[in-house]
Amino acid sequence: MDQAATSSSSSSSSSSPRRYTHEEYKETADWLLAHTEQRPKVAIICGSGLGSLADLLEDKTVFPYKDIPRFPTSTVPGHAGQLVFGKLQGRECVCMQGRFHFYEGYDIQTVTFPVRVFFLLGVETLIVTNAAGGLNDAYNEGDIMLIKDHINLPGFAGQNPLCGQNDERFGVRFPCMSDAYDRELRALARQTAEEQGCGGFLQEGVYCMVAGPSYETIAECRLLRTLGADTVGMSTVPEVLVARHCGLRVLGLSLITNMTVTDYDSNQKANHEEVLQTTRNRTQDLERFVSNLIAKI
Ligand SMILES: O=P(O)(O)O[C@H]1O[C@H](CO)[C@@H](O)[C@H]1O
Ligand SMILES: Nc1nc2[nH]cnc2c(=O)[nH]1
Repeated sequence: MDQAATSSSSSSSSSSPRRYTHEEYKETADWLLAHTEQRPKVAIICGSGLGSLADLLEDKTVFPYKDIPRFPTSTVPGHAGQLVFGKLQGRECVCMQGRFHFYEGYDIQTVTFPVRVFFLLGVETLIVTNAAGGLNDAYNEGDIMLIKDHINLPGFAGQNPLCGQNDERFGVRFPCMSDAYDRELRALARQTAEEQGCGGFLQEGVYCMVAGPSYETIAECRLLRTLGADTVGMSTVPEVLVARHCGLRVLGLSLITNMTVTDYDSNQKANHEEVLQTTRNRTQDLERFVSNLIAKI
């Protein structure tokens, strides 16, 4: 294989935006493996206000991000900033209590850094959760949406974490994304939601990523709806791209924390406090749903 396709050198140039080498991801993974005996097969990324999922883990080992070599830090309210290893329903899991967003000023490779570390830890399944605005008017605040597909708007503008030199040790140059959100896992999630009394507020649809941090204008919400999006948020898609590139199975969940404003006569205004309040209202349902789902994966 030629050097351009597989380079592990740490040098980078303006035409090569990949920030981390395979060795750098591996150093972080090896550091974690040396500091915990847990060998998780499932990783969970907690969205805004959804970090309490990590509190459910038993036999926990907790690493503040600032202590992990090369890990970025969380700057957003509702994202605690620690990596938690432990058991959920007897299954070993690793949980990001706080994610990284492009709008925090991180480049898109930094946003997704933990996902390749998870891959090198031996993780096989990634569960991504997020708080999102509802665009589909059949949805209600508090609904949980299984993500069946996404629209990568920053990607349309060149912000894709897979840009730059491709390292075949992670995956192929041109990864398929038509099967990004695992069909079997979605079926399992639907069944679990019914069993756990969450079926009445379960939706399935398309998540659109915008860069943020400003919320959408009315015209933008109308546009996104026309594009086929059911929810909108500022995360998740880069993580999913990197996870699928290296062959992880992905399940995505959006909690509809607010309905977006599409009417010029409305007095509603999107705000992060409302987002966090809705997550608090749904915490118990979500925890029950996700932990019972993990037991079946
Ligand atoms: O996607 P998560 O991290 O859940 O957070 C969502 O909520 C925040 C805005 O309220 C944004 O960060 C948006 O992406
Ligand atoms: N972009 C965006 N992100 C969100 N996260 C939670 N709610 C929203 C929203 O309405 N818009």
